[in-house]
Amino acid sequence: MAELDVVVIGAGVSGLAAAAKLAGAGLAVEMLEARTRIGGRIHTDEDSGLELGAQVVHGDRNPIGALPGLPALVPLPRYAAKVLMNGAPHPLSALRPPPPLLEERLVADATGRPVVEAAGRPSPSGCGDVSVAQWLKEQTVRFPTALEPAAEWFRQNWAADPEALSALGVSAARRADAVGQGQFALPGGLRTLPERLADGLRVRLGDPVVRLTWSPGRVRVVTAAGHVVDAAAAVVTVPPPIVADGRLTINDLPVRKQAAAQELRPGDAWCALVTYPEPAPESVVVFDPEGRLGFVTATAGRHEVVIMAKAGAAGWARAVWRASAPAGGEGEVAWRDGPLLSRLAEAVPWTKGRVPEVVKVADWGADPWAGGAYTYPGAGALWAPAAWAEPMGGTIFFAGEATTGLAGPPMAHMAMAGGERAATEVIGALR
Ligand SMILES: Cc1cc2nc3c(=O)[nH]c(=O)nc-3n(C[C@H](O)[C@H](O)[C@H](O)COP(=O)(O)OP(=O)(O)OC[C@H]3O[C@@H](n4cnc5c(N)ncnc54)[C@H](O)[C@@H]3O)c2cc1C
Repeated sequence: MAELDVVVIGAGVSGLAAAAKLAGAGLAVEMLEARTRIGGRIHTDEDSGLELGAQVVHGDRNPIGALPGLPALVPLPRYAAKVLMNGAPHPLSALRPPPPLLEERLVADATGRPVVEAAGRPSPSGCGDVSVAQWLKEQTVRFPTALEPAAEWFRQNWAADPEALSALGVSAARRADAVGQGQFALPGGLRTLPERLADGLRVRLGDPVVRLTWSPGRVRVVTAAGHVVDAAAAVVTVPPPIVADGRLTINDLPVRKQAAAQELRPGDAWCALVTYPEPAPESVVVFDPEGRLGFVTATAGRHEVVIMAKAGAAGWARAVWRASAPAGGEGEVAWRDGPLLSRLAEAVPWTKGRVPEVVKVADWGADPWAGGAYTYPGAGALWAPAAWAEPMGGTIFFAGEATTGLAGPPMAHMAMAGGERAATEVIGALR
């Protein structure tokens, strides 16, 4: 008989939530993590306490706020919402109709459509699973100049091109989310969340799992360093591209699951924390509608400016960064000039002519253990999250934010919910 009950692969919040629940039910659990830290796509910068991955806790009813042992959530300050136009920031309302209003309209518009039916199988024509690009085209017939900024808004919020994004999926995920209003920070940074979940758990760090073999009731997991773990069940929480690309092999993976793993590729994201000697004079979020910087955030009194570029903007920022960074590329280097800094100076004019002290970059699109930011609802692929989540033979269980589907947006609280769901399935199977 296997010594261990469950091996959990991946120590992001989904794996940690699963392991915490399994251990709480009295099962013997071991976690295996490729990185040398826990938290996965939650990555708080040690020096500044700012976030290089997940940025905020969304909503005053977010279950993260109710977790025992965590400090109380702190509301973020009010940020002025601006858009970068003609080389300077303007109020976001200068875009007509404002993109947030279009997103609200999309959420309301898809309400009457047969979401559940469409989600369960590839949708027949006329059921509403059009791309966001198609939906936007219909909406902006009378305001053609609104189309491109609105498309870029969706790119930045969903880390996906509107052509690939399902209108039905966006609408259903937004409507299913019951987290309430507002944006919040965790004192000590979001890393406090994985740290709290990991309390008392056994996690082996810095050693990726490369092979999982199984037969009903038995699993064997082998890591890159040759560490072998036997257990009665496994919970796989790694992002699906890790499996789709063969970096973690699983025997007898059904064709439908292989296809789901191919579909569930997170969108691109590139993040930079740029630290100036001077503090920001105001709290502002600037949207770049031309596909370069994504969102730029500065907080009054803080020295760091955060660039969060997704989809095509991530590609632009990455290319410019790689061309201008010294050999070795990433980490702490000063920028003296170049297109990134000049675009930044247009978005937040107080930085013009100033030299950053430190720049830190998190390139999620190039991250080998994430493969991107988060999984978006794909047009024509709404079946994939449920297929990826299906257990195999009462022995292998799947979690991670890619299993969220239409139950909510691809965020940390949904990743945790997926982990808890998988843990419940394991407990049911092992009893
Ligand atoms: C730029 C960005 C901004 C975001 N903004 C927000 C936000 O504001 N609010 C919010 O709630 N969410 C946000 N998110 C989403 C949120 O971070 C994720 O939904 C959540 O962290 C996913 O958790 P997870 O455990 O499913 O996946 P991950 O955190 O990716 O965990 C999976 C783990 O598996 C590990 N792993 C991979 N391969 C192997 C292997 N072969 N062997 C062992 N381990 C392996 C990885 O290293 C990782 O630690 C953002 C994400 C990004 C990238």
